[in-house]
Amino acid sequence: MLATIRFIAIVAWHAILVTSWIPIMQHRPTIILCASNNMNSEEDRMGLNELHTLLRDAVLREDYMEAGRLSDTMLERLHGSSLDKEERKALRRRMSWRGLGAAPWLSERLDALNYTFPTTIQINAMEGVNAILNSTAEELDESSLEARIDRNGAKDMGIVVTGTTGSGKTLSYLVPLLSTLSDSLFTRQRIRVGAEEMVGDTTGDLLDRLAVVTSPVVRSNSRKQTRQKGAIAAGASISTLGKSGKDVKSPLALIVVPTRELGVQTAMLLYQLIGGVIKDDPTQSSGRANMFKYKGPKGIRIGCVLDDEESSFGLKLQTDVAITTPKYLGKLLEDGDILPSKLRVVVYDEADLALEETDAADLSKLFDDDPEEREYSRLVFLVGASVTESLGSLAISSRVLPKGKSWIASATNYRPLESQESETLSGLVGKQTSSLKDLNLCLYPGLKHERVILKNGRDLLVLARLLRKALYDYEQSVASPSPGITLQRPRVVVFFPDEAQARAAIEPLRDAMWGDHRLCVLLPKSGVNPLTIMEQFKKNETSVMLATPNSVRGLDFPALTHVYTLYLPMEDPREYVHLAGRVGRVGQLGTVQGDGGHVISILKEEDANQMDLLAKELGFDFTDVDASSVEDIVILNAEGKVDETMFDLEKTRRFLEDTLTLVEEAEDPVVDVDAIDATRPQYVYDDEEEDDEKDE
Ligand SMILES: Nc1ncnc2c1ncn2[C@@H]1O[C@H](COP(=O)(O)OP(=O)(O)OP(=O)(O)O)[C@@H](O)[C@H]1O
Repeated sequence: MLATIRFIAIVAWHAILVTSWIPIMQHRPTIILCASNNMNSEEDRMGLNELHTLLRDAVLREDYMEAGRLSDTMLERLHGSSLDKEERKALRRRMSWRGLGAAPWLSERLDALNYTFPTTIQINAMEGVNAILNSTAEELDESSLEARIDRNGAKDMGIVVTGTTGSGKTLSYLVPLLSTLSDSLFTRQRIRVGAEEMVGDTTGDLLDRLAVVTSPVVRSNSRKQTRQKGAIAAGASISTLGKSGKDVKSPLALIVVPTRELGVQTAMLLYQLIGGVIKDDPTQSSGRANMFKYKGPKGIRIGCVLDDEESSFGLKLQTDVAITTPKYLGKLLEDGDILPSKLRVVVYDEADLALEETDAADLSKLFDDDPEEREYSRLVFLVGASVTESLGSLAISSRVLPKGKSWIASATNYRPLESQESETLSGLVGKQTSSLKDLNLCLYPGLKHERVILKNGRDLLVLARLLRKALYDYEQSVASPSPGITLQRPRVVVFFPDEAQARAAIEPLRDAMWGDHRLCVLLPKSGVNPLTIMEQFKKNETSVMLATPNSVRGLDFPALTHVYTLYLPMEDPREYVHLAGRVGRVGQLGTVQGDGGHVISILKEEDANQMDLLAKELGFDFTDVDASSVEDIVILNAEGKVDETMFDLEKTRRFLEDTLTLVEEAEDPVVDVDAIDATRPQYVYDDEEEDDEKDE
């Protein structure tokens, strides 16, 4: 019943969006107008990620008036406020998946997964494709994307998606990818499905393979999934079938990502879009994702080749979408697992890095063919926060993107892309193609950058104190809430310069945090099961993750509040954009209702000026946090006075424990433990064990 009510409410909401918006806005109750007036100045300062988070949240609360108001704010951010009624109506339609031309089954699925409204970068990426195809609003309603591509006869199309971290770039290519292939995927399903069981086998295929490297929970769900009986969808009509529909062997789409972890994350999202359900634990109900019957093509096969073992097996026969890293691409091409001439969508995610890492010969095989000899049209996406216009232009002259049919989409607009002269295909390889001038556009504006310069302390000691201080602030905010600010319990990623240092830090930090935080360390190169570690952190089974440069790109962690880094990537400043961008993402509510996404660099005195250089190069402001405020035993309150509540036995004991545990690690401790001990308030310990230790 509840499900039905919710469904009706959402349908009604779409109807409001499309038809009768203006009158409703004019007759909005006064109380809402007051609320929105209060919020306006705050909202004016908000970035688009935060606005979209508020919108998503209003939809989840079923507060459709507020959702409408926020949607209106976003419309004005994108198109200005001088639009007339008709223009607004038309543009509002284009702020929905369906209105943008996404496949109808996919629009429903996105709604069921709580991606009800596209983010602005997703709108602009879809609009880029529509612009290349010259599609009218009527065509968008009436024809599938695949049919529009066939009709247009465009052999090749290219979209560069560039925008701030966490703005939703993954769906900005997955939605057009599935919409482009939708008709063919239905055809493949019909050809393949001789028995219902086979549908099950194919949905389980991805997770059976991932189960080798990911958590047992996901594995058990996959088995459940494979036993599901799914009716065979009968959607696409024969007349709209793409030419490649009958060939079920070769992948239709290829996604290249720089790391295995990002590949798995992408595969999981894709898997959910095509009807898969991933539950946090086997007893949990899958909620709305199962509430609406999945109507898309069934049995779509996602093939991941992301590590040596998977590469030795190659792709299973009849993969529809292949996901790999530059390292394994060559073998897939050589073995004929991927036939470039059959690929209809090619995506390079984190393209600036992934292109750099791709062998020139592999790039040639993928892109250096004659489009006229290809049977199908091809849509190429280059995606990433540090993918720039100049990289896009270079890609045109290198024939990765087609000249005259390539557009660039960002969170604020979409426009045609010009080419740069006299470059060859190999011009893309091994180059840092992002100019720093372009990069500050991609650094998310809603972040708070801070620097702590180490004076006396070791970095781990200061880190532990900062972690504890953030927890203390959170506890204070729960005890005496301030209006308008709801702090979220800290969830943190800490970046170390390499795996050895991250590995060495886990034990002392774990001991030092005394159970206040559950810690984990993500070591993609030398760790035992990094994907399980990542899954557990995503599910909030751990709350502090120690990570390395390998994980700065693309990984999406819910409800993250702080990023700490113990190094700055001076040799490649674009990595700071990614590192910082793990916070301030769409969906991270703490960023909106809390006090923002914090990025804190903990630096030795001799490295402190690196932050000035980086800030200048990337164009951001930062504040200095006084190291002594966290290194000292005394904690000051907001008025700068000694916080008496910190002087209790338990806390003092922790302070000393931290110091001992964390300084022991260092070869040459610079923290004078005796001096700290001397400043300790005089308490009488009744802990016999400690007295005994002292006596010894
Ligand atoms: N339309 C949407 N509605 C609600 N949430 C969304 C939507 N699109 C994306 N998100 C959420 O936004 C977050 C960021 O998305 P995503 O990881 O695709 O960002 P990104 O731009 O690729 O970031 P990065 O540059 O770091 O790779 C994810 O948690 C995702 O679930």
